[in-house]
Amino acid sequence: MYRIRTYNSISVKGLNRFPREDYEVAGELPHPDAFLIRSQKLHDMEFPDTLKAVGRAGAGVNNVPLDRCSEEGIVVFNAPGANANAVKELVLAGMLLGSRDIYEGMKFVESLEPQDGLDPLLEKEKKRFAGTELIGKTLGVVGLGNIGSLVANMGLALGMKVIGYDPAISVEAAWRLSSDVEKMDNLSSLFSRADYISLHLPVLDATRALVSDGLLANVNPGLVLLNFARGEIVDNAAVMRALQEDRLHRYVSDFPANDTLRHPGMLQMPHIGASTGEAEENCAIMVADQLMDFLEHGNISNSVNFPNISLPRATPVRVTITNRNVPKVLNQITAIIADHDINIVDMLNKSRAEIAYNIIDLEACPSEDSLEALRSIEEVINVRVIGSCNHS
Ligand SMILES: NC(=O)c1ccc[n+]([C@@H]2O[C@H](COP(=O)([O-])OP(=O)(O)OC[C@H]3O[C@@H](n4cnc5c(N)ncnc54)[C@H](O)[C@@H]3O)[C@@H](O)[C@H]2O)c1
Ligand SMILES: O=C(O)[C@H](O)COP(=O)(O)O
Repeated sequence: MYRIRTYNSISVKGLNRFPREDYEVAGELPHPDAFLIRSQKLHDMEFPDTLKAVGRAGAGVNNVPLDRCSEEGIVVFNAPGANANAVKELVLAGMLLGSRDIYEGMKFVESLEPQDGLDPLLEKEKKRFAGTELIGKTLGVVGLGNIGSLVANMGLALGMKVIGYDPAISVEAAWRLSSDVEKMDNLSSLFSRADYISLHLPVLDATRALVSDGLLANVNPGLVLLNFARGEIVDNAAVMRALQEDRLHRYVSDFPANDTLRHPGMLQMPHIGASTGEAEENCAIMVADQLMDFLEHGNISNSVNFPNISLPRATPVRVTITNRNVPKVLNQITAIIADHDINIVDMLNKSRAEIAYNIIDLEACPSEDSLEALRSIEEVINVRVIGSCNHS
């Protein structure tokens, strides 16, 4: 029986992927094989010894201590692209909220009592809520991955000129992106040319407080900045200064902070970019399937700290080994298996940064002695037997 401990509100469609005869799935579950989470912060948590994987039903993994997970041999998965459309659609709403005074106009209507002469009052006051159109304006997209590429293509469909910046764009993302998106060589050029800027990059050491006084110093009048990426990417104090000094027209953000609450010019939402039924289902299903493939077969897809690796089962007995990615470990592994007279039927080894991962299909169950020998290789982090052998 595998044990999945859940945090946050995970779509039932995803939870139902786990067959109940083989999986226990619940919050507060002891001895979990895996966590299934959304934005639950794991940085201060000590992980149970049994934990083998973390499935993040979403895109951002800044709530997970990736280095510690790698050191402890814990595979972290996410759900790339599964909530991208939900965010793209909310960015559209954000652009409209930033260009038309919808929010203030609706607040005004909400403030009215039923009265004679309502129509003339509305007609008189509506000039206070006039706005501008998106068509013909320049949209700058920072980060052209799963979400940014959709936002950029949407901008073109709305009749906008679109410019983009992404120093590490993937081949798949480049394929998704229209060739009409103009590539910027640096952020300053993008900030100086755009009328709307939408952020779609992860928070990393290199991107913390990236949007600063410097970038906001030389921008088009009437700029609308949209942040559906992460609060930490933007220096809130710099944004507040830019709003006060009329360098920025609106800041539309999914990440309110104590210092930004009720600040004029800010339109803030409670982190609802991915909060649609469709996105929640897509994310939960994708991550549940990845966790099952990993727990039952040792295969890894869409990991953010381990290599992607998949090997069709050649035998019922599979051993997976995680080791630090240094020379001569594979030799030691195969030598120990050979010394214990076990035949390797198929195997695959892949590495990513500091981590190497091996899938080895054996003709027979490995003995306790052989497993002990494998575990005692200095650079080995963990050894797992998958199959009906009488040990863990
Ligand atoms: N508001 C929400 O609810 C919500 C929902 C989903 C994702 N997000 C956030 O959006 C981010 C992006 O999501 P995604 O699915 O598009 O991820 P993604 O990994 O598909 O794309 C991120 C892109 O950012 C690029 N990038 C990295 N550093 C950059 C830099 N310094 N400048 C410009 N580009 C840079 C990467 O090369 C990549 O192409 C996530 O990391 C998450 O923080 C928020
Ligand atoms: O990175 C993400 O996928 C989003 O921020 C969504 O987070 P959530 O799953 O907590 O809504």
